[in-house]
Amino acid sequence: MTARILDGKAVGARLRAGLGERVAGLSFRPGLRVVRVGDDPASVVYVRSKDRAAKEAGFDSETILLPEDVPESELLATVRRLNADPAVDGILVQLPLPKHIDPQKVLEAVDPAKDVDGFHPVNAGRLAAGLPGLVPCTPKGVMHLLAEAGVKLSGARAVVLGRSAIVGRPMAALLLAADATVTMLHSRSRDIAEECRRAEVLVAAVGRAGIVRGDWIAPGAVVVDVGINRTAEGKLTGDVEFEAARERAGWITPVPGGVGPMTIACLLENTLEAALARRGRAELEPNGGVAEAHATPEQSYGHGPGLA
Ligand SMILES: NC(=O)C1=CN([C@@H]2O[C@H](COP(=O)(O)OP(=O)(O)OC[C@H]3O[C@@H](n4cnc5c(N)ncnc54)[C@H](OP(=O)(O)O)[C@@H]3O)[C@@H](O)[C@H]2O)C=CC1
Ligand SMILES: Nc1nc(=O)c2c([nH]1)NC[C@@H]1CN(c3ccc(C(=O)N[C@@H](CCC(=O)O)C(=O)O)cc3)C=[N+]21
Repeated sequence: MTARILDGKAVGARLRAGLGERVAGLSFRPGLRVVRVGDDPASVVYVRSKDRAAKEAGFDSETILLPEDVPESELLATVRRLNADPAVDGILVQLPLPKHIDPQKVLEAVDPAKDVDGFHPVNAGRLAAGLPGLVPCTPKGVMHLLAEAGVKLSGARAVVLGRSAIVGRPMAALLLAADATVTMLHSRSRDIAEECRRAEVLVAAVGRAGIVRGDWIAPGAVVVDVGINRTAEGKLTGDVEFEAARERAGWITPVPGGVGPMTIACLLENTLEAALARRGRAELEPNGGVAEAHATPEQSYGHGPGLA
């Protein structure tokens, strides 16, 4: 069996187009502010993509650039100014931050109602408790991809490799909210290969090229590769041995063109949700509102789960 490709570039573009239509129908432009400190090359690329996507969809987007040596107090003052600005609906402070700045302090300074990254402990706690809130963009994007493929998560064995606060933990919480049976694996886990072989849905978020071997994939499994690693030749590659895994999986995301573009689309989705919620026009939903598979036969991925 050769896996079908879960095309995050296409799904993300469709999601952004739909958001653009919704924004065009509003009497205001949802405001997004991305704060970038210093010139980390990857951050320069990502922040530019976010700004371009936001503007294309009709958002009021601005990037705030601060020098690498900006004092922590000044970054915190910038965040507070954005918290107080009524034109601002979403605030994102790009990570990583320089070593002299405590990232946790900065993330906790963001107004939870404008925390479109979903990284504030209030939003993380809400997600863990199954309450409405803003949900981190990357795992939310993964849920959209699983829905797109028509994957039935209820009762499914899902394995999440990685337990970071920005990917692995919220990913596991979203899968649990969708009634999957969730196993979390991390650097202290034993028998990782065997655990992965039991997965009907496998999400890899480690940051080590090819750590997930092709023979760890159960026949027909849905494989989502969050990892972004740069090879010696400068190419992007995921955490999964793609070619070998594709021979066994039912569905698989490529890198690039898989989860990455969904992260950006979900940032815009969160900004629209925050804008509507702040104005009392809509309620935030638990789990970002994407816990249910919503694929229909008309959609490009057809129907039915990718499970064998
Ligand atoms: N596509 C996208 O939009 C995004 C992609 N990424 C990418 O996803 C990857 C993960 O990011 P992030 O979660 O921030 O990374 P972190 O480094 O914060 O977390 C990595 C996780 O992997 C675990 N781990 C490390 N080594 C092993 C191992 N040998 N076996 C099992 N688990 C291991 C760690 O375990 P422990 O906790 O025990 O240390 C940790 O939980 C990176 O490649 C990153 O670039 C990240 C964000 C967005
Ligand atoms: N506060 C904060 N929020 C984040 O969401 C955040 C962050 N900091 N720091 C860095 C990580 C990483 N991240 C990505 C976004 C888009 C792609 C993406 O679009 N990737 C393209 C390729 C891009 C390229 O060619 O380099 C793809 O996978 O197809 C990847 C990774 C968001 N992050």
